[in-house]
Amino acid sequence: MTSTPSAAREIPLRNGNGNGSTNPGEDLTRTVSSSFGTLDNLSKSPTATFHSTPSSYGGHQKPSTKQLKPFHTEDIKILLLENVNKTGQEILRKQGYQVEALKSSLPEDQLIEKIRDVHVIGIRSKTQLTASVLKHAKNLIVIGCFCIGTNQVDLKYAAENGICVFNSPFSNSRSVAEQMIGTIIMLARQIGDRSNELHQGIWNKVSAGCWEVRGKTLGIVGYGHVGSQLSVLAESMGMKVIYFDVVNLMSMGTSSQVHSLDELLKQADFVTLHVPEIPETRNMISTHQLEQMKQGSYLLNASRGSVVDIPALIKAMQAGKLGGAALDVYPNEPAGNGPHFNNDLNDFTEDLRKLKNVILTPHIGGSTEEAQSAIGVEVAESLLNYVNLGTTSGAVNMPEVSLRSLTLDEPNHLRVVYIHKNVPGVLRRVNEILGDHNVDKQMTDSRGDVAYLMADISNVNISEIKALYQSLEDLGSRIRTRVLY
Ligand SMILES: NC(=O)C1=CN([C@@H]2O[C@H](COP(=O)(O)OP(=O)(O)OC[C@H]3O[C@@H](n4cnc5c(N)ncnc54)[C@H](O)[C@@H]3O)[C@@H](O)[C@H]2O)C=CC1
Ligand SMILES: O=C(O)C(=O)COP(=O)(O)O
Repeated sequence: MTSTPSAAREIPLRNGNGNGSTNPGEDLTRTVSSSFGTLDNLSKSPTATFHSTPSSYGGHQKPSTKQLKPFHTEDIKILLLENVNKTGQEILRKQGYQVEALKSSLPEDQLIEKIRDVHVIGIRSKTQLTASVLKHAKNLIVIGCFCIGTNQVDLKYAAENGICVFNSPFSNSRSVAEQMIGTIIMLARQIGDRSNELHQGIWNKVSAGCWEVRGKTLGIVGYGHVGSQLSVLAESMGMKVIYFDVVNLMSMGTSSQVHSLDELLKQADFVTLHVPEIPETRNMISTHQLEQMKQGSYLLNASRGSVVDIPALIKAMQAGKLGGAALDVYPNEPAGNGPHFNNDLNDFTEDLRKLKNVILTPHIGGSTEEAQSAIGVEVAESLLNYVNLGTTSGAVNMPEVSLRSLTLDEPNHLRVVYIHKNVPGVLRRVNEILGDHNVDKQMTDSRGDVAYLMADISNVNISEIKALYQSLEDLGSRIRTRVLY
Protein backbone atom coordinates (compact mmCIF):
# COMPACT_ATOMS: atom_id res chain seq x y z
CA MET A 1 0.00 0.00 0.00
CA THR A 2 1.65 3.20 -1.06
CA SER A 3 -1.29 5.54 -1.18
CA THR A 4 -2.08 8.51 0.99
CA PRO A 5 -3.69 7.43 4.28
CA SER A 6 -7.40 6.89 4.00
CA ALA A 7 -8.30 9.57 6.51
CA ALA A 8 -6.47 12.04 4.34
CA ARG A 9 -8.82 11.32 1.48
CA GLU A 10 -11.44 13.18 3.41
CA ILE A 11 -9.37 16.30 3.43
CA PRO A 12 -11.02 18.79 1.11
CA LEU A 13 -9.48 19.64 -2.18
CA ARG A 14 -8.12 22.93 -1.11
CA ASN A 15 -5.36 24.95 -2.58
CA GLY A 16 -2.61 25.12 -0.04
CA ASN A 17 -0.38 27.40 -2.04
CA GLY A 18 -1.70 30.48 -0.44
CA ASN A 19 -4.13 31.89 -2.97
CA GLY A 20 -7.13 30.51 -1.17
CA SER A 21 -8.90 29.14 -4.21
CA THR A 22 -10.41 25.71 -4.32
CA ASN A 23 -9.41 23.44 -7.13
CA PRO A 24 -11.51 20.30 -7.27
CA GLY A 25 -9.19 18.72 -9.78
CA GLU A 26 -6.10 19.05 -7.67
CA ASP A 27 -4.15 15.93 -6.83
CA LEU A 28 -5.22 14.63 -3.41
CA THR A 29 -1.76 13.70 -2.29
CA ARG A 30 -0.51 17.15 -2.99
CA THR A 31 -3.48 18.66 -1.25
CA VAL A 32 -2.69 16.80 1.95
CA SER A 33 0.88 17.99 1.84
CA SER A 34 -0.46 21.46 1.41
CA SER A 35 -2.10 21.45 4.77
CA PHE A 36 0.68 23.52 6.28
CA GLY A 37 0.49 27.22 6.41
CA THR A 38 1.93 30.04 8.38
CA LEU A 39 0.68 32.48 10.88
CA ASP A 40 1.54 35.17 8.39
CA ASN A 41 -0.32 33.75 5.45
CA LEU A 42 -3.35 32.68 7.44
CA SER A 43 -5.56 35.11 5.65
CA LYS A 44 -4.35 33.75 2.33
CA SER A 45 -4.30 30.04 3.01
CA PRO A 46 -7.37 28.25 4.29
CA THR A 47 -5.36 25.12 5.06
CA ALA A 48 -2.67 25.55 7.63
CA THR A 49 -0.98 23.97 10.58
CA PHE A 50 0.54 25.63 13.57
CA HIS A 51 3.39 23.85 15.23
CA SER A 52 5.05 24.94 18.36
CA THR A 53 8.67 24.42 19.15
CA PRO A 54 9.44 23.69 22.78
CA SER A 55 11.45 26.63 23.95
CA SER A 56 13.16 24.45 26.50
CA TYR A 57 13.30 20.73 26.15
CA GLY A 58 11.76 20.17 29.51
CA GLY A 59 8.79 21.96 28.00
CA HIS A 60 8.68 24.19 31.09
CA GLN A 61 8.99 27.57 29.45
CA LYS A 62 6.05 28.89 27.57
CA PRO A 63 6.86 29.86 24.01
CA SER A 64 6.02 33.29 22.75
CA THR A 65 4.09 33.65 19.53
CA LYS A 66 7.38 34.39 17.82
CA GLN A 67 8.50 30.87 18.56
CA LEU A 68 5.75 29.38 16.47
CA LYS A 69 7.39 27.48 13.68
CA PRO A 70 5.26 28.09 10.63
CA PHE A 71 5.29 25.97 7.52
CA HIS A 72 4.53 26.76 3.95
CA THR A 73 3.40 23.88 1.79
CA GLU A 74 6.88 22.58 1.08
CA ASP A 75 8.37 23.51 4.42
CA ILE A 76 8.44 20.05 5.95
CA LYS A 77 12.09 19.03 5.99
CA ILE A 78 12.93 15.37 6.24
CA LEU A 79 16.36 13.86 6.75
CA LEU A 80 16.71 10.17 5.94
CA LEU A 81 19.92 8.41 6.98
CA GLU A 82 21.34 4.92 6.48
CA ASN A 83 20.04 4.26 2.99
CA VAL A 84 16.32 4.16 3.73
CA ASN A 85 14.62 2.23 0.95
CA LYS A 86 13.35 4.06 -2.14
CA THR A 87 9.77 2.96 -1.38
CA GLY A 88 9.79 5.11 1.74
CA GLN A 89 11.57 8.01 0.07
CA GLU A 90 9.04 8.10 -2.75
CA ILE A 91 6.03 8.14 -0.43
CA LEU A 92 7.48 11.10 1.43
CA ARG A 93 8.55 12.98 -1.70
CA LYS A 94 5.10 12.54 -3.22
CA GLN A 95 3.73 14.44 -0.25
CA GLY A 96 5.75 17.43 -1.36
CA TYR A 97 8.08 17.34 1.64
CA GLN A 98 11.73 18.31 1.23
CA VAL A 99 13.56 15.01 1.55
CA GLU A 100 17.31 14.65 1.92
CA ALA A 101 18.43 11.04 1.86
CA LEU A 102 21.95 9.95 2.81
CA LYS A 103 23.42 6.47 2.44
CA SER A 104 25.19 6.24 5.80
CA SER A 105 24.68 7.48 9.33
CA LEU A 106 26.46 10.63 10.51
CA PRO A 107 29.02 11.29 13.24
CA GLU A 108 27.42 13.06 16.19
CA ASP A 109 28.68 16.57 15.37
CA GLN A 110 27.34 16.40 11.81
CA LEU A 111 24.11 14.85 13.00
CA ILE A 112 23.59 17.70 15.44
CA GLU A 113 24.10 20.25 12.65
CA LYS A 114 21.65 18.48 10.34
CA ILE A 115 19.00 17.72 12.92
CA ARG A 116 18.67 21.35 13.99
CA ASP A 117 16.09 22.33 11.41
CA VAL A 118 14.42 19.11 10.27
CA HIS A 119 10.86 18.26 11.23
CA VAL A 120 11.21 14.55 10.57
CA ILE A 121 14.19 12.21 10.74
CA GLY A 122 14.33 8.66 9.42
CA ILE A 123 17.06 6.32 10.63
CA ARG A 124 17.92 2.63 10.88
CA SER A 125 19.74 0.76 13.63
CA LYS A 126 22.99 2.71 13.57
CA THR A 127 22.12 6.36 14.22
CA GLN A 128 22.12 7.19 17.92
CA LEU A 129 19.41 9.72 18.76
CA THR A 130 20.42 10.38 22.34
CA ALA A 131 19.08 13.17 24.53
CA SER A 132 22.23 15.19 23.81
CA VAL A 133 21.52 14.99 20.07
CA LEU A 134 17.76 15.48 20.36
CA LYS A 135 18.10 18.59 22.47
CA HIS A 136 19.36 20.35 19.32
CA ALA A 137 16.38 19.18 17.27
CA LYS A 138 14.27 22.24 17.83
CA ASN A 139 11.79 21.56 15.02
CA LEU A 140 11.63 17.78 15.21
CA ILE A 141 8.13 16.37 15.62
CA VAL A 142 8.64 12.74 14.66
CA ILE A 143 11.31 10.03 14.27
CA GLY A 144 10.93 7.06 11.96
CA CYS A 145 13.06 4.00 12.74
CA PHE A 146 13.09 2.14 9.43
CA CYS A 147 13.89 -1.10 11.31
CA ILE A 148 12.64 -3.13 14.28
CA GLY A 149 14.98 -2.02 17.06
CA THR A 150 14.42 1.34 18.76
CA ASN A 151 17.21 1.04 21.33
CA GLN A 152 19.19 3.67 19.38
CA VAL A 153 16.65 6.36 20.32
CA ASP A 154 16.11 7.88 23.74
CA LEU A 155 12.40 7.11 23.63
CA LYS A 156 11.56 8.66 26.98
CA TYR A 157 13.32 11.92 26.24
CA ALA A 158 11.65 12.05 22.84
CA ALA A 159 8.16 11.53 24.32
CA GLU A 160 8.72 14.10 27.05
CA ASN A 161 9.60 16.60 24.36
CA GLY A 162 6.67 15.85 22.11
CA ILE A 163 8.61 13.81 19.54
CA CYS A 164 6.75 10.73 18.42
CA VAL A 165 8.73 7.60 17.40
CA PHE A 166 7.62 4.93 14.94
CA ASN A 167 9.26 1.69 13.79
CA SER A 168 8.41 -1.32 11.69
CA PRO A 169 7.80 -4.07 14.22
CA PHE A 170 7.94 -7.16 12.02
CA SER A 171 8.66 -6.39 8.36
CA ASN A 172 12.15 -7.91 8.51
CA SER A 173 11.49 -10.73 11.02
CA ARG A 174 11.23 -13.38 8.32
CA SER A 175 14.49 -12.24 6.72
CA VAL A 176 16.35 -12.57 10.03
CA ALA A 177 14.83 -16.00 10.66
CA GLU A 178 15.84 -17.20 7.20
CA GLN A 179 19.38 -15.93 7.71
CA MET A 180 19.54 -17.87 10.97
CA ILE A 181 18.46 -21.07 9.25
CA GLY A 182 21.14 -20.64 6.60
CA THR A 183 23.77 -19.81 9.19
CA ILE A 184 22.88 -22.76 11.44
CA ILE A 185 23.50 -25.12 8.52
CA MET A 186 26.67 -23.28 7.52
CA LEU A 187 28.05 -23.65 11.04
CA ALA A 188 27.02 -27.29 11.31
CA ARG A 189 28.85 -28.06 8.05
CA GLN A 190 31.73 -25.57 8.49
CA ILE A 191 30.81 -24.10 5.13
CA GLY A 192 32.34 -20.69 5.89
CA ASP A 193 35.76 -22.25 6.44
CA ARG A 194 35.54 -24.55 3.42
CA SER A 195 34.55 -21.63 1.21
CA ASN A 196 37.36 -19.41 2.55
CA GLU A 197 39.86 -22.22 1.99
CA LEU A 198 38.80 -22.82 -1.58
CA HIS A 199 38.92 -19.07 -2.28
CA GLN A 200 42.58 -19.47 -1.38
CA GLY A 201 42.93 -22.54 -3.63
CA ILE A 202 42.87 -25.07 -0.77
CA TRP A 203 40.82 -28.25 -1.34
CA ASN A 204 39.83 -29.60 2.09
CA LYS A 205 37.19 -32.29 1.81
CA VAL A 206 36.38 -33.35 5.40
CA SER A 207 33.45 -34.76 7.33
CA ALA A 208 34.93 -34.69 10.84
CA GLY A 209 32.99 -32.30 13.04
CA CYS A 210 30.33 -31.72 10.35
CA TRP A 211 26.74 -32.55 11.20
CA GLU A 212 23.18 -32.63 9.93
CA VAL A 213 20.80 -30.33 11.78
CA ARG A 214 17.99 -32.88 11.75
CA GLY A 215 17.30 -34.08 15.30
CA LYS A 216 19.47 -31.39 16.91
CA THR A 217 18.11 -29.01 19.53
CA LEU A 218 17.74 -25.33 18.77
CA GLY A 219 17.56 -23.04 21.81
CA ILE A 220 15.96 -19.70 20.99
CA VAL A 221 16.51 -16.85 23.45
CA GLY A 222 13.75 -14.26 22.98
CA TYR A 223 10.64 -15.78 21.40
CA GLY A 224 9.15 -12.68 19.79
CA HIS A 225 8.59 -11.97 16.11
CA VAL A 226 11.97 -13.30 14.97
CA GLY A 227 12.32 -16.12 17.49
CA SER A 228 8.87 -17.59 16.87
CA GLN A 229 9.29 -17.37 13.07
CA LEU A 230 12.63 -19.17 13.37
CA SER A 231 10.99 -21.80 15.57
CA VAL A 232 8.58 -22.79 12.79
CA LEU A 233 11.30 -22.92 10.12
CA ALA A 234 13.65 -24.97 12.32
CA GLU A 235 10.99 -27.54 13.17
CA SER A 236 10.28 -28.02 9.48
CA MET A 237 13.89 -29.17 9.14
CA GLY A 238 13.44 -31.74 11.89
CA MET A 239 15.03 -29.76 14.71
CA LYS A 240 13.74 -29.91 18.27
CA VAL A 241 13.03 -26.36 19.48
CA ILE A 242 13.18 -25.03 23.01
CA TYR A 243 13.03 -21.38 23.94
CA PHE A 244 13.54 -19.02 26.84
CA ASP A 245 11.65 -15.75 27.19
CA VAL A 246 10.88 -13.50 30.15
CA VAL A 247 7.22 -13.66 29.13
CA ASN A 248 5.08 -16.81 29.04
CA LEU A 249 4.29 -17.37 25.40
CA MET A 250 2.35 -19.75 23.21
CA SER A 251 4.66 -22.38 21.72
CA MET A 252 4.67 -22.71 17.96
CA GLY A 253 4.41 -26.31 16.68
CA THR A 254 5.90 -28.74 19.16
CA SER A 255 8.44 -26.32 20.63
CA SER A 256 8.52 -25.81 24.38
CA GLN A 257 9.41 -23.00 26.73
CA VAL A 258 12.07 -23.60 29.37
CA HIS A 259 12.23 -21.83 32.71
CA SER A 260 15.71 -20.38 32.70
CA LEU A 261 18.47 -19.35 30.35
CA ASP A 262 20.83 -21.85 31.97
CA GLU A 263 18.35 -24.67 31.31
CA LEU A 264 18.28 -23.70 27.64
CA LEU A 265 22.06 -23.38 27.38
CA LYS A 266 22.57 -26.84 28.90
CA GLN A 267 20.22 -28.53 26.42
CA ALA A 268 20.73 -26.73 23.11
CA ASP A 269 23.09 -27.71 20.29
CA PHE A 270 22.50 -24.30 18.69
CA VAL A 271 21.70 -21.16 20.68
CA THR A 272 20.27 -18.14 18.83
CA LEU A 273 19.70 -14.73 20.41
CA HIS A 274 16.71 -12.55 19.53
CA VAL A 275 16.25 -10.26 22.51
CA PRO A 276 16.08 -6.45 22.45
CA GLU A 277 18.94 -4.30 23.68
CA ILE A 278 17.91 -3.34 27.20
CA PRO A 279 19.96 -3.18 30.42
CA GLU A 280 18.90 -6.75 31.33
CA THR A 281 20.26 -8.19 28.09
CA ARG A 282 23.68 -6.48 28.19
CA ASN A 283 26.36 -9.22 28.22
CA MET A 284 23.56 -11.75 28.65
CA ILE A 285 25.97 -14.30 27.17
CA SER A 286 29.26 -14.03 29.01
CA THR A 287 31.77 -16.43 30.62
CA HIS A 288 29.28 -18.13 32.96
CA GLN A 289 26.70 -18.68 30.24
CA LEU A 290 29.28 -19.96 27.76
CA GLU A 291 30.39 -22.47 30.39
CA GLN A 292 26.81 -23.76 30.65
CA MET A 293 26.65 -24.48 26.92
CA LYS A 294 27.18 -28.02 25.62
CA GLN A 295 30.64 -28.97 24.45
CA GLY A 296 30.86 -28.38 20.69
CA SER A 297 27.62 -26.39 20.52
CA TYR A 298 27.13 -23.21 18.48
CA LEU A 299 26.18 -19.63 19.35
CA LEU A 300 24.45 -17.22 16.94
CA ASN A 301 23.75 -13.56 17.69
CA ALA A 302 21.46 -11.54 15.43
CA SER A 303 20.03 -9.30 18.14
CA ARG A 304 22.36 -6.52 19.29
CA GLY A 305 26.12 -6.48 19.75
CA SER A 306 25.90 -5.67 23.44
CA VAL A 307 24.14 -8.97 24.19
CA VAL A 308 27.30 -11.08 23.79
CA ASP A 309 30.53 -10.50 25.67
CA ILE A 310 32.83 -10.82 22.65
CA PRO A 311 36.13 -11.30 24.56
CA ALA A 312 34.47 -14.11 26.55
CA LEU A 313 33.26 -15.67 23.30
CA ILE A 314 36.75 -15.50 21.82
CA LYS A 315 38.11 -17.29 24.89
CA ALA A 316 35.45 -20.00 24.69
CA MET A 317 36.21 -20.55 21.02
CA GLN A 318 39.97 -20.63 21.62
CA ALA A 319 39.44 -23.17 24.43
CA GLY A 320 37.51 -25.43 22.04
CA LYS A 321 34.32 -25.18 24.09
CA LEU A 322 32.16 -24.17 21.12
CA GLY A 323 32.01 -25.77 17.70
CA GLY A 324 31.39 -22.41 16.06
CA ALA A 325 29.70 -19.04 16.29
CA ALA A 326 28.01 -16.50 14.07
CA LEU A 327 27.79 -12.79 14.75
CA ASP A 328 25.65 -10.42 12.71
CA VAL A 329 25.77 -7.54 15.20
CA TYR A 330 28.57 -5.80 17.11
CA PRO A 331 28.89 -3.34 20.00
CA ASN A 332 30.41 -0.66 17.74
CA GLU A 333 29.26 -0.87 14.17
CA PRO A 334 30.77 1.33 11.45
CA ALA A 335 28.71 4.23 10.09
CA GLY A 336 28.99 3.09 6.49
CA ASN A 337 30.33 0.42 4.18
CA GLY A 338 34.04 -0.01 3.48
CA PRO A 339 37.17 -1.47 5.09
CA HIS A 340 37.15 -1.20 8.86
CA PHE A 341 39.84 -3.64 9.97
CA ASN A 342 42.33 -1.01 11.02
CA ASN A 343 40.17 1.25 13.12
CA ASP A 344 40.29 1.28 16.87
CA LEU A 345 37.06 -0.60 17.39
CA ASN A 346 37.52 -3.86 19.20
CA ASP A 347 34.73 -5.69 17.37
CA PHE A 348 36.78 -7.08 14.55
CA THR A 349 39.99 -7.87 16.38
CA GLU A 350 42.30 -10.29 14.72
CA ASP A 351 41.55 -12.71 17.56
CA LEU A 352 37.95 -12.85 16.41
CA ARG A 353 38.63 -12.81 12.70
CA LYS A 354 41.13 -15.67 12.74
CA LEU A 355 38.90 -18.09 14.68
CA LYS A 356 37.84 -21.20 12.79
CA ASN A 357 34.14 -21.71 12.03
CA VAL A 358 33.13 -18.21 13.04
CA ILE A 359 30.84 -16.52 10.55
CA LEU A 360 30.89 -12.73 10.69
CA THR A 361 28.25 -10.78 8.79
CA PRO A 362 27.81 -6.99 8.70
CA HIS A 363 24.38 -6.63 10.38
CA ILE A 364 22.46 -7.93 7.37
CA GLY A 365 19.80 -10.00 9.15
CA GLY A 366 17.04 -7.69 7.95
CA SER A 367 18.74 -6.66 4.73
CA THR A 368 16.62 -8.18 1.98
CA GLU A 369 14.80 -6.42 -0.83
CA GLU A 370 11.47 -7.65 0.53
CA ALA A 371 12.08 -6.47 4.08
CA GLN A 372 13.53 -3.08 3.19
CA SER A 373 10.79 -2.33 0.70
CA ALA A 374 8.05 -3.25 3.19
CA ILE A 375 9.71 -1.27 5.97
CA GLY A 376 10.03 1.77 3.70
CA VAL A 377 6.29 1.76 3.02
CA GLU A 378 5.21 1.03 6.58
CA VAL A 379 7.32 3.65 8.31
CA ALA A 380 6.84 6.35 5.66
CA GLU A 381 3.06 5.94 5.96
CA SER A 382 3.27 6.21 9.74
CA LEU A 383 5.28 9.40 9.35
CA LEU A 384 2.92 11.07 6.94
CA ASN A 385 -0.11 10.02 8.99
CA TYR A 386 1.52 11.68 11.94
CA VAL A 387 2.66 14.83 10.16
CA ASN A 388 -0.57 15.36 8.25
CA LEU A 389 -3.16 13.99 10.63
CA GLY A 390 -1.55 13.72 14.07
CA THR A 391 -2.32 9.99 14.21
CA THR A 392 -0.05 8.01 16.54
CA SER A 393 -1.21 4.46 15.71
CA GLY A 394 1.83 2.17 16.04
CA ALA A 395 3.93 4.73 17.94
CA VAL A 396 6.48 3.16 20.28
CA ASN A 397 6.78 5.99 22.81
CA MET A 398 3.39 7.74 22.77
CA PRO A 399 -0.15 6.64 23.49
CA GLU A 400 -1.92 5.43 20.36
CA VAL A 401 -4.50 8.00 19.39
CA SER A 402 -6.49 8.42 16.20
CA LEU A 403 -9.90 9.76 15.31
CA ARG A 404 -12.10 8.03 12.80
CA SER A 405 -12.02 10.76 10.18
CA LEU A 406 -11.25 14.36 9.57
CA THR A 407 -14.15 16.61 8.73
CA LEU A 408 -12.05 19.41 7.36
CA ASP A 409 -14.15 19.59 4.25
CA GLU A 410 -16.69 21.43 6.30
CA PRO A 411 -16.04 25.08 6.98
CA ASN A 412 -14.61 26.15 10.32
CA HIS A 413 -13.48 22.65 11.32
CA LEU A 414 -10.05 21.97 12.68
CA ARG A 415 -8.05 19.32 14.49
CA VAL A 416 -6.17 20.06 17.68
CA VAL A 417 -3.31 17.86 18.79
CA TYR A 418 -2.15 18.60 22.30
CA ILE A 419 0.75 16.67 23.81
CA HIS A 420 0.98 17.40 27.49
CA LYS A 421 2.35 16.27 30.80
CA ASN A 422 0.21 13.58 32.36
CA VAL A 423 -0.83 15.55 35.44
CA PRO A 424 -4.26 16.07 37.03
CA GLY A 425 -6.52 18.84 35.82
CA VAL A 426 -5.24 19.26 32.27
CA LEU A 427 -8.31 17.91 30.51
CA ARG A 428 -10.58 20.28 32.39
CA ARG A 429 -8.48 23.27 31.37
CA VAL A 430 -8.10 22.11 27.76
CA ASN A 431 -11.81 21.57 27.47
CA GLU A 432 -12.52 24.99 28.90
CA ILE A 433 -10.56 26.33 25.93
CA LEU A 434 -12.07 24.00 23.35
CA GLY A 435 -15.50 24.28 24.92
CA ASP A 436 -16.20 27.63 23.32
CA HIS A 437 -16.52 25.68 20.09
CA ASN A 438 -18.25 22.48 19.15
CA VAL A 439 -16.11 19.44 20.01
CA ASP A 440 -17.14 16.89 17.37
CA LYS A 441 -14.77 14.15 18.49
CA GLN A 442 -12.09 13.82 21.06
CA MET A 443 -9.68 11.13 22.20
CA THR A 444 -7.06 11.24 24.86
CA ASP A 445 -4.69 8.67 26.24
CA SER A 446 -1.56 8.64 28.32
CA ARG A 447 1.63 6.64 28.48
CA GLY A 448 3.80 7.20 31.50
CA ASP A 449 4.37 10.89 32.05
CA VAL A 450 3.06 11.97 28.66
CA ALA A 451 -0.52 12.30 27.43
CA TYR A 452 -1.82 12.88 23.93
CA LEU A 453 -5.10 14.57 23.17
CA MET A 454 -6.70 14.86 19.76
CA ALA A 455 -9.90 16.75 19.14
CA ASP A 456 -11.82 17.68 16.03
CA ILE A 457 -13.72 20.88 16.64
CA SER A 458 -16.09 22.95 14.58
CA ASN A 459 -17.54 26.45 14.73
CA VAL A 460 -14.10 28.04 14.78
CA ASN A 461 -13.46 31.17 12.78
CA ILE A 462 -10.06 31.59 11.27
CA SER A 463 -9.64 34.74 13.30
CA GLU A 464 -10.04 32.69 16.50
CA ILE A 465 -7.43 30.05 15.75
CA LYS A 466 -4.42 32.01 16.87
CA ALA A 467 -6.00 32.74 20.24
CA LEU A 468 -7.09 29.14 20.68
CA TYR A 469 -3.61 27.94 19.87
CA GLN A 470 -2.02 30.42 22.24
CA SER A 471 -4.37 29.50 25.09
CA LEU A 472 -3.32 25.86 24.80
CA GLU A 473 0.33 26.85 24.59
CA ASP A 474 0.00 28.93 27.72
CA LEU A 475 -1.06 25.99 29.89
CA GLY A 476 1.78 24.87 32.14
CA SER A 477 1.18 21.26 31.19
CA ARG A 478 1.84 21.81 27.50
CA ILE A 479 4.58 19.90 25.71
CA ARG A 480 3.54 20.60 22.14
CA THR A 481 0.47 21.97 20.41
CA ARG A 482 -0.47 21.43 16.79
CA VAL A 483 -3.51 22.83 15.08
CA LEU A 484 -4.39 21.33 11.72
CA TYR A 485 -7.04 22.78 9.52
N1 LIG B 1 20.27 -8.51 12.82
C1 LIG B 1 19.30 -7.79 12.32
O1 LIG B 1 19.39 -7.29 11.21
C2 LIG B 1 18.08 -7.58 13.11
C3 LIG B 1 18.12 -7.58 14.48
N2 LIG B 1 16.98 -7.40 15.21
C4 LIG B 1 17.08 -7.44 16.66
O2 LIG B 1 16.37 -8.56 17.11
C5 LIG B 1 15.64 -8.19 18.26
C6 LIG B 1 14.43 -9.08 18.40
O3 LIG B 1 13.53 -8.77 17.36
P1 LIG B 1 12.00 -9.21 17.47
O4 LIG B 1 11.88 -10.67 17.59
O5 LIG B 1 11.30 -8.54 16.38
O6 LIG B 1 11.60 -8.53 18.84
P2 LIG B 1 10.33 -8.84 19.72
O7 LIG B 1 10.14 -7.67 20.60
O8 LIG B 1 9.21 -9.33 18.89
O9 LIG B 1 10.83 -10.07 20.61
C7 LIG B 1 11.80 -9.96 21.61
C8 LIG B 1 11.51 -11.02 22.67
O10 LIG B 1 12.57 -10.99 23.60
C9 LIG B 1 11.98 -11.21 24.88
N3 LIG B 1 12.89 -10.75 25.92
C10 LIG B 1 13.10 -9.49 26.37
N4 LIG B 1 14.02 -9.50 27.34
C11 LIG B 1 14.41 -10.78 27.51
C12 LIG B 1 15.33 -11.43 28.36
N5 LIG B 1 16.06 -10.73 29.25
N6 LIG B 1 15.44 -12.76 28.28
C13 LIG B 1 14.70 -13.47 27.41
N7 LIG B 1 13.81 -12.92 26.56
C14 LIG B 1 13.67 -11.59 26.61
C15 LIG B 1 10.68 -10.44 24.83
O11 LIG B 1 9.78 -10.86 25.82
C16 LIG B 1 10.21 -10.76 23.42
O12 LIG B 1 9.39 -11.89 23.38
C17 LIG B 1 15.31 -6.70 18.04
O13 LIG B 1 15.13 -6.04 19.26
C18 LIG B 1 16.51 -6.21 17.33
O14 LIG B 1 17.42 -5.72 18.26
C19 LIG B 1 15.77 -7.25 14.60
C20 LIG B 1 15.68 -7.24 13.24
C21 LIG B 1 16.84 -7.34 12.39
O1 LIG C 1 15.49 -3.99 12.44
C1 LIG C 1 16.44 -4.00 13.23
O2 LIG C 1 16.32 -3.79 14.44
C2 LIG C 1 17.77 -4.32 12.73
O3 LIG C 1 18.65 -4.62 13.49
C3 LIG C 1 18.04 -4.13 11.31
O4 LIG C 1 18.71 -2.92 11.29
P1 LIG C 1 19.11 -2.19 9.93
O5 LIG C 1 17.85 -1.62 9.36
O6 LIG C 1 19.70 -3.22 9.05
O7 LIG C 1 20.06 -1.14 10.37
